[in-house]
Amino acid sequence: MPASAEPRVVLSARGLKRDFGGFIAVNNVDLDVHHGRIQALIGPNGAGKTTVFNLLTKFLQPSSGRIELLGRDITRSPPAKVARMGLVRSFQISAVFPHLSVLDNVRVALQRPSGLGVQFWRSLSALDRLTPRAEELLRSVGLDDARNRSAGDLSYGRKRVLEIATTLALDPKVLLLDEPMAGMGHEDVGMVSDLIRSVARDRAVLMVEHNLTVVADLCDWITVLQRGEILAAGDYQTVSSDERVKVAYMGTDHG
Ligand SMILES: Nc1ncnc2c1ncn2[C@@H]1O[C@H](COP(=O)(O)OP(=O)(O)OP(=O)(O)O)[C@@H](O)[C@H]1O
Repeated sequence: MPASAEPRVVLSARGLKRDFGGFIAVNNVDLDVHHGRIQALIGPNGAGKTTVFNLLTKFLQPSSGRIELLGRDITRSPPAKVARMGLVRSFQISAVFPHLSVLDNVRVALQRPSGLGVQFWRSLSALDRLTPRAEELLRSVGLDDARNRSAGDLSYGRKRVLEIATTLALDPKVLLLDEPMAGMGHEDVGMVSDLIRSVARDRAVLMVEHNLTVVADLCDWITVLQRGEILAAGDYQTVSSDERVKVAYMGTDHG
């Protein structure tokens, strides 16, 4: 993105609230997610990060508030419609089919945007048409050398890369990543960070991440949640030097 260009807001929430039978898990959350940026949602356990993700992707209905995707009100839209509009959430490794080859995992994912639905038994020629695009996607994420291997045989980090590739098959405008580095060693973190940087060049990325070293290294903008409310927002330097943020994290360390 050129330095002079105003970052474009592609996903925006205002006054987001979710009440679970009297317990307010998310309250008055305003969030702007920008094209070309990597943004993080952080906060102590139970802060409401997953609930915010569920609200944005419409897995949960907000009790109040408004959500816009690409300028359109999606507050009452069903999750499938929101996904078709370009807001895609990456689930953890369970989304990969271990007995299928790496290539077939991507070909199956590619069936979805073409409107075929996930039907494994679609004619082979229909799947074959998707092979060039699948190969291109595998090249772009650095998995082309593993195309014929069973997905289940990949290293943990490369499974994660494959899983992200299957979400890229949907050509998202906004990619929501749920703890992309969970359970990873140092080397894998580097590989997945590189991939996230490259996918964020022409889309927006919002991630929940507990590893603050990763957040510091990767994220342009960080929103800190505590007890369902926004405690602070800004770049890493800004939020990490905020006294309230320090207390929130120390509180969980000692609590
Ligand atoms: N379906 C539900 N019914 C009742 N309470 C819920 C429900 N889902 C979440 N909560 C509560 O809402 C609060 C926020 O939960 P949430 O999972 O969003 O936090 P989180 O920040 O993602 O936490 P973690 O980092 O531990 O995953 C918690 O107190 C949780 O117990």
